[in-house]
Amino acid sequence: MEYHVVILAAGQGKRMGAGKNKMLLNVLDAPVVIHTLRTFEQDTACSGITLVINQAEKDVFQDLLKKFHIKKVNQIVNGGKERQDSVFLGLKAVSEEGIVLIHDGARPFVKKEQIAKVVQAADLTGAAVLAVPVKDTIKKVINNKVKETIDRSSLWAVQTPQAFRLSLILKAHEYGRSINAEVTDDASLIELIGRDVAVVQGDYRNIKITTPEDLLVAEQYL
Ligand SMILES: Nc1ccn([C@@H]2O[C@H](COP(=O)(O)OP(=O)(O)OP(=O)(O)O)[C@@H](O)[C@H]2O)c(=O)n1
Ligand SMILES: C[C@](O)(CO)[C@H](O)COP(=O)(O)O
Repeated sequence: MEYHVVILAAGQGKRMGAGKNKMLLNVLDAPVVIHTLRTFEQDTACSGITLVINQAEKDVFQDLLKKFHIKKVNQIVNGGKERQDSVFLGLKAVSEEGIVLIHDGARPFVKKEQIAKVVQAADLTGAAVLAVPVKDTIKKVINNKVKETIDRSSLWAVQTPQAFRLSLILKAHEYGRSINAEVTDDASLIELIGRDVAVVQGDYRNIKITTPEDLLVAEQYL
């Protein structure tokens, strides 16, 4: 099943504390964003890539695409203040109806087998996410004191790519903007419009590179 992917790379990487966009940090032979792009470049089911970046880093990203022979990026879009804004701007630039994936550039470890599963689920239901059951005990903490222990039997840690029918996710984003909803993932907007989101078991190694410790495992996971 063919799909288009919107890859998000317009953040600042503040929690990484590297003083630069973590997308541009090198892991093994290439920057983080190139490892992510390579997966989709090499996936024959991927029909094209919309890359969302900081306008100020356009030349840097264009040089990287050339250096690493990434040919499937058919448009580069300037992102927004928040991740949600960047996603909306990326989605608005996607022309062909069908299955669209929204993927964090900071998740370079996703494998094409996982991608195929979430695409198939979205083709059936309209919206699907990769996720893994949480392994830790989760507690609600306020002022450094435990308020509540959450029953973890139904808690899952949600990842990306998240997969949607384009018309559905665009409608959900537009609704979210109309009520000033602030969400940290795109499936939340589908939930807001009352539609189901299918959950596909992912891989614990599909982590999001967020803080310096995440780089320590990156070489093993690639
Ligand atoms: N305005 C934003 C914010 C984030 N992202 C992207 O969304 C993904 C997930 O966001 P996150 O891990 O939070 O990245 P940053 O926002 O860069 O990290 P931080 O919050 O530590 O600054 C990343 O690939 C990031 O580049 C984006 O495209 N536009
Ligand atoms: C979309 C996401 O990766 C799902 O877990 C996560 O919500 C992104 O959060 P961030 O704070 O924007 O990195």
